[in-house]
Amino acid sequence: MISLNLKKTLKSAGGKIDLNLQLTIEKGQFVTLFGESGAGKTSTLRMLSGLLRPDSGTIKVGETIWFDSHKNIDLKPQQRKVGYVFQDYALFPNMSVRQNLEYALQKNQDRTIIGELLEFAELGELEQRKPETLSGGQKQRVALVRALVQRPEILILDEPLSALDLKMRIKLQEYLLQVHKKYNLTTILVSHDIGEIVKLSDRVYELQNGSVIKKGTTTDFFGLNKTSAKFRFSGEVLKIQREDVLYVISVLIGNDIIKVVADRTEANNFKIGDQVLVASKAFNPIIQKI
Ligand SMILES: Nc1ncnc2c1ncn2[C@@H]1O[C@H](COP(=O)(O)OP(=O)(O)OP(=O)(O)O)[C@@H](O)[C@H]1O
Repeated sequence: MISLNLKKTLKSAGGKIDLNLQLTIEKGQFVTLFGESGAGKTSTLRMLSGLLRPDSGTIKVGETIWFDSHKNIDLKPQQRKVGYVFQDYALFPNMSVRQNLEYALQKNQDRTIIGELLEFAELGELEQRKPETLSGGQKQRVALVRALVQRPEILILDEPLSALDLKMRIKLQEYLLQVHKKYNLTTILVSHDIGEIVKLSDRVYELQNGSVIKKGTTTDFFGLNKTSAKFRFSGEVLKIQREDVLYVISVLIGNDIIKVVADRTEANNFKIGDQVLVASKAFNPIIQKI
């Protein structure tokens, strides 16, 4: 169990945000922090991993206290069992794939983990290559397994796939799920991609202005239990067009645009940019705000 009780005054372009966050995450869960830009998601993860000091509060992981402002406990980042994967890979450009992983080894750590991870991520043939010669997906696989070298208990994924194209994202999502299970991790993801969140995570916490404003199982959070559907996709409303008495709502799903017919009352529920689910039982798609 991870228990976070964090207070921190953050400085945003528009003024101050008082982050005040209580969060409990069960061991072994895959959870997502969701919410608009500037809500405090990355700051929360940086506080958990020891990269940003809370003004006050506590961080407890299992029976160990990682941070307690009253007791003056503040474990260094390297003492916290956290693997961190960033959107921009953060690999060392002058080191080969293998060297990037070896650099993460702790003193006296058994080196066999490097071979195991290279094999797991299918990077064996690329181990002597420098990052600049790799594709985005390959670089992110290196960054992902590098985060596992020190056998973390918690894996933090801060928008890890947002720089990748759709095909690569789908492939990497599979890796993330495999890694989560194989290494018995508690995984915390930041993502804006609803399809990705639904596919990967057990629970979702929505942050706004530094507080949790909504939480639940992924199914409840996105209202997925409200429609029993044969298929269901998530996407973004691109256009709402009136055609005679009906409206046509264009929804971007992956690289496709799907058009859904709605009446005026239904169409009034949506605006451009809304995240929506498009579901169908047979031939009549149902469109629902999320
Ligand atoms: N070290 C810091 N000290 C004070 N304020 C900070 C610090 N780091 C970030 N902030 C501010 O905190 C606010 C929240 O930033 P944060 O990166 O946590 O948001 P986010 O929810 O992850 O957003 P995004 O989705 O855009 O990454 C921002 O306005 C940012 O400028």
